[in-house]
Amino acid sequence: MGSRSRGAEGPWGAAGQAEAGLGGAGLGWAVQPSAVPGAVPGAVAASCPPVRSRPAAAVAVPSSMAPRKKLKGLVAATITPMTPDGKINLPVIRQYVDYLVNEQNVKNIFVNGTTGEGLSLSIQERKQLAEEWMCQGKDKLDHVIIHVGALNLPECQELARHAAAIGADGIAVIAPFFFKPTNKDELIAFMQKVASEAPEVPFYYYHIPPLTGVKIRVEELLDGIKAQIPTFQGVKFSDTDLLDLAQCIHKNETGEFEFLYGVDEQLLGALALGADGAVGSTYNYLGRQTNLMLQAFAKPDLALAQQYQFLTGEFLNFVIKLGFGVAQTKAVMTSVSGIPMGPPRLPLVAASSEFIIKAKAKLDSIVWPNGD
Ligand SMILES: CC(=O)N[C@H](C=O)[C@@H](O)[C@H](O)[C@H](O)CO
Ligand SMILES: CC(=O)C(=O)O
Repeated sequence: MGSRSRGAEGPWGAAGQAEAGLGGAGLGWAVQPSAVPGAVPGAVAASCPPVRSRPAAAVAVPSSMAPRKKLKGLVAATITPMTPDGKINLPVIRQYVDYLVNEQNVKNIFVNGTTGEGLSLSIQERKQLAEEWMCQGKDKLDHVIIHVGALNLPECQELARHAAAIGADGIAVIAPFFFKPTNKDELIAFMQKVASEAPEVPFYYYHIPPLTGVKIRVEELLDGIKAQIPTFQGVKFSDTDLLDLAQCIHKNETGEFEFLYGVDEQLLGALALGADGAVGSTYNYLGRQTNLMLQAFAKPDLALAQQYQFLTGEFLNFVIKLGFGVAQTKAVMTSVSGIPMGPPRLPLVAASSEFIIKAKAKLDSIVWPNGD
């Protein structure tokens, strides 16, 4: 996973783990979390031993200065698997990683975001999930970005420290959306306080105005941001405003930042403007075809790339009309991958069986170019 401290066995003592507040820390995998103080009651046990990584102090060269593999291509916004009674279902994650890598050719993930119901999870659950994804992704995934956004600063900071301690390749933050930042300075000040808790970890702003209601334009935000947030690495841009995206890319002449687009149904438009890659829910189950779209675009075979975008769009257009959100994404992923994603957590409610049948039939009816 890049050149970061990831996976390196270091002098990680129990004290260090306690400091970082590791969610499942020190559980080992034979111990049931229910037997451990502070564990999530009833959560299904992690199937992975705890991740260890070097403490920041042992890293000789700050990663922001060390050569780093640029994040490009597709990033799956992971779903949080849950048991039928609504607990996080950690053992499924091993199979989920293999499925993304082997069946979808997707080697980057974005954990605990919108699709992962990150804001509907407890801090403890978010840590346990982050640890499990890191551990299961070790030597299989290229980049693991952990979303650490929350409504209050201390929780964001705690999650940022935790993500750093387990060796995450990046962290991301949404704008707080109860009390909202009203201008770029307030938003940067908030993000700076989070990013500085993980001074070795690349930082991404997660721009998703349809959900946060925070509409501060990203091209404005970029001005001078690196001076205040030295780890600033880029933006997960989940908005349809392609003028704003284009101006961001225009300003990024040196290519120091990454712009990852988050509206899957119009990714080709963002690629044409120079987006580096994409983070999205559909790359969980349409990653293979979307990768073929990226390949066609790079060739360039625009007509072929358009065919892929038209077809993924045909599916999304169909399900959006039926009512499409994270609950439906969970159901589609279960049906396509065969991996049980379980129900969503309230206030989201499970997709209807009618939806599942119709969505599956639509997906099965699509004839991909070249018999793909
Ligand atoms: C609001 C939302 O969840 N957006 C996702 C990521 O940002 C996308 O991946 C969408 O799920 C996808 O574009 C389908 O509309
Ligand atoms: C879609 C996306 O990027 C997220 O789930 O956060």
